[in-house]
Amino acid sequence: MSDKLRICFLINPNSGTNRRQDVPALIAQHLPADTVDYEVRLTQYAGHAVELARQAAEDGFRIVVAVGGDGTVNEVGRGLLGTRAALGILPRGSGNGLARHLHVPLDLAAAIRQLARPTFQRIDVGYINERPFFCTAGLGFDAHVSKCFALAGTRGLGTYVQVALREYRRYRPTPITVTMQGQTTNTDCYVLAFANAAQYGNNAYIAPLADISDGLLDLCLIDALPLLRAVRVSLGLALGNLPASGAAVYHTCSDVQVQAARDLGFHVDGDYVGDAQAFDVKLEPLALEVAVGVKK
Ligand SMILES: Nc1ncnc2c1ncn2[C@@H]1O[C@H](COP(=O)(O)OP(=O)(O)OP(=O)(O)O)[C@@H](O)[C@H]1O
Repeated sequence: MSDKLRICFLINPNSGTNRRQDVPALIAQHLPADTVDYEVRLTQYAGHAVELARQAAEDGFRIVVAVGGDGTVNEVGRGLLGTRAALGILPRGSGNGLARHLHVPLDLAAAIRQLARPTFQRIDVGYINERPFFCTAGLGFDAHVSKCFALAGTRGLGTYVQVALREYRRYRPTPITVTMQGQTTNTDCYVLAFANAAQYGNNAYIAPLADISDGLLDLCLIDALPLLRAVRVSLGLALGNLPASGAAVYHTCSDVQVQAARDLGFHVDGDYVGDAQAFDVKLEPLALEVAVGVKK
């Protein structure tokens, strides 16, 4: 058996805004053939990457690379849970939250070269109603915007901002009860974010202090969003100082239950999942291995 590093690339051909990029050609050009054996497999439908990732792990690949955005990363990560393969990322989405958090280069050639000399690290995995997430999950306005964004027809930051501004005028908070560490609080939910990583993507820092391997989720609650506060939240997201701005309330915990007064939308890693009234959110420490960075 060859002792070359075995890497399987799973490409979501529908991800990102730059679909003309020839990723297989870039991989062939930038992976050293003397030390790496690789295969490229394409996803054919939403959800396919979960099965492909599990199969690639069974086939004995050491690294299984999600080539796409956070939705594809989520599917590949889910497929790899409980296996011996590590998740790699070639960031090709519009937000690339987990890739940015893990300092994966956004330049694909550089990211491919890094995969040839990987460092392995374990990260925590969050669950919302049994559904794994690696970057962020959330209830309220951000989930609602994800739902509308998915229906928008075009992708990218510009569309996202347009959708968010349009929906901001209509969206109203939902009363919720939050239980954590034995304490129950009644509040309103405009946004309740559960952050494993620091950002949503596009360097929008919802929880800049989040540490992806500390065994804790950073909760960020925004109970209402009048105009002045919306400006402070937007600046806080962009500048990475939302906690210090006072426009949101933060907690850390590994286990939280939320009961909403009416159906409330939720997302995992930026993809809208559905509506529910009861949410059970947990963290499994260090449950996924990722391949990042350059071996020193
Ligand atoms: N072959 C396919 N056809 C249709 N949909 C697919 C296919 N493969 C994957 N998908 C779905 O496409 C969705 C969006 O992909 P992804 O999140 O990777 O890209 P993106 O939305 O452009 O990036 P970002 O999440 O960074 O904005 C994923 O949730 C996945 O389920």
